[in-house]
Amino acid sequence: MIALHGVTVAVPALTPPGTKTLLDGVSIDLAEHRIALIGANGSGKSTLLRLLNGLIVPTQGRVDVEGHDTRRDAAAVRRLVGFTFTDPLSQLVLPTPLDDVELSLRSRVRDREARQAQARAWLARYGLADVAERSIYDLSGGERQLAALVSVLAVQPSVLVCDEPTTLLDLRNRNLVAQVLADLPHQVIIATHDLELAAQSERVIVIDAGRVVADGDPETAIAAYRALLA
Ligand SMILES: Nc1ncnc2c1ncn2[C@@H]1O[C@H](COP(=O)(O)OP(=O)(O)OP(=O)(O)O)[C@@H](O)[C@H]1O
Repeated sequence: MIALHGVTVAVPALTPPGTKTLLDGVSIDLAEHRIALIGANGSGKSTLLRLLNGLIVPTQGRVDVEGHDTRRDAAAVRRLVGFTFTDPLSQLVLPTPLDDVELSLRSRVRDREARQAQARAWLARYGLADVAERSIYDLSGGERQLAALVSVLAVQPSVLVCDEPTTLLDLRNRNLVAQVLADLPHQVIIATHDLELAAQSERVIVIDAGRVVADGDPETAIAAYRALLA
């Protein structure tokens, strides 16, 4: 389980009081299998997600991932929590999906041939066998999003954190990625503006100005969010 204990994230600011608070004293346990964070632009969703795999650490408070403090035990946390960015091109750093998935497998599979075979198998499992060796720039948005997801899944994390996984996709690719996420055995925590996607979660958390302002079943939390924006 992931637990945030009194987490504040503040950054330096040029204007008084000299700091900007991005998250403000957030304490929550994230235990459910499917959790969505929703909230207006700039409310703090991505900041909260980045805390979960130690990409950033709290200014105050603590984040524990299965008992590992993200500040003290970053390597263990990164193995447990996979992270995908909104734009898969910030994540796919090598020329082809095959290269990227192989890179993910490098520490786990020493033999190059075995590694390549496993990378192909991972890509095939998500319908990407035919594009394994295509330039990532020649993939569709959906294929790119899936390739980025597969390169994270190949590390075999127990939790998958996705920052706006469907935002850049057309409806068909959005549905494809939503279905892949729904079928994963992992705990999946997403931030999204896609309220239909959020509604498929067990729990929806509404963030506003760095605080949790609603938290519960999708119907109630989404209604609270609509009221907030009205
Ligand atoms: N490193 C940083 N330095 C200064 N300000 C930052 C930093 N990171 C985020 N912010 C600011 O913190 C606020 C919250 O950002 P965050 O990306 O967490 O919001 P969000 O809810 O994910 O927004 P969106 O829906 O637009 O993606 C924004 O005002 C953003 O500009």
